[in-house]
Amino acid sequence: MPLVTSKEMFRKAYEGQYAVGAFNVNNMEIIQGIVDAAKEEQAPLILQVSAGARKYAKHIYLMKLVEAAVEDSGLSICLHLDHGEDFEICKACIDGGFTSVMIDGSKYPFEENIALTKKVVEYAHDKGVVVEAELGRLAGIEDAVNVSDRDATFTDPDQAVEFVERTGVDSLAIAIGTSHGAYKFKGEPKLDFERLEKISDMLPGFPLVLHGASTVLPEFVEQCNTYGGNVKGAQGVPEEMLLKAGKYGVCKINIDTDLRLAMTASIRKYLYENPSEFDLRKYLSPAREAIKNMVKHKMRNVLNCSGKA
Ligand SMILES: O=C(CO)COP(=O)(O)O
Ligand SMILES: O=C[C@H](O)COP(=O)(O)O
Ligand SMILES: [Zn+2]
Ligand SMILES: [Zn+2]
Repeated sequence: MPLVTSKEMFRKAYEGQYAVGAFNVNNMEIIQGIVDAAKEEQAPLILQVSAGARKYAKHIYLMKLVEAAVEDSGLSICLHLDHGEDFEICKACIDGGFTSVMIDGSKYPFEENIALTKKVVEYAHDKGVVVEAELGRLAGIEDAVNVSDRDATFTDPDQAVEFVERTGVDSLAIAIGTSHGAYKFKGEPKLDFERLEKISDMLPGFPLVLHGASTVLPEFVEQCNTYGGNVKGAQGVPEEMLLKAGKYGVCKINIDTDLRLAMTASIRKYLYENPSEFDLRKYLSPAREAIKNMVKHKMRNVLNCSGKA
């Protein structure tokens, strides 16, 4: 089984009204935990690499680890560049064996975002690689509660249609109130589902992507805080909101923070309870297991993609 693009995964997800999980990977234990979960759940899988992960672990190491995961699991896996910030990094990943890239031109004015995205799409499609772009900027904690700022940062539905038509992009990340990291909402969690429904109605059959979609599981936050950490006031996107998003054309849901929290909580607990231990395999094994169990839970109960591999 080779690496695959997300094309077929998204087609099936759109039809079945569920979402494929896109999990950020940085090292071997994270990859193994996620892939073991996908194998047990027989779920479709996207592994994504940020520029920071690529710098931390190196392209070649991540590439070989993911190739090993494909061979070891027998799963079809899509390898995706997360938040590519320029043409060069997208090109490097396309040339270096990734099957999907994101060009994140969301910080540029509309026309510049279109031009940059189009350039990446032309290069990628020529090599059989698919492209995700971003329109609208993810709200930070301030933006989500500041209604007057809302339209400035959230994705405009008319622009989304024009953007997709003019760039030929394969999927689009939209801003409807989610944000990156562990502190997504100050008060009641709220996403702009009206906007999502409108975008989805205006782009029938087209896969949308939700970034900043970790649920920030309270058990891991509590575990971090109990064993010497300081992760106070963390709050994520409620599970039922993500399930609902899957019914409105959201085919890809990005998860990084939940992996970090699961792994950190597990390591903190182990080292706290075993202060004289320094064999890293002793604390990385339960950390990998924590990731696996968390990802299985997501696939079953949040993404609804178990059994859809
Ligand atoms: O969107 C993400 C990666 O692109 C991850 O979002 P979280 O911080 O909510 O996990
Ligand atoms: O969207 C951001 C992801 O969580 C990746 O984060 P990172 O750039 O720290 O690797
Ligand atoms: Zn972005
Ligand atoms: Zn993101």
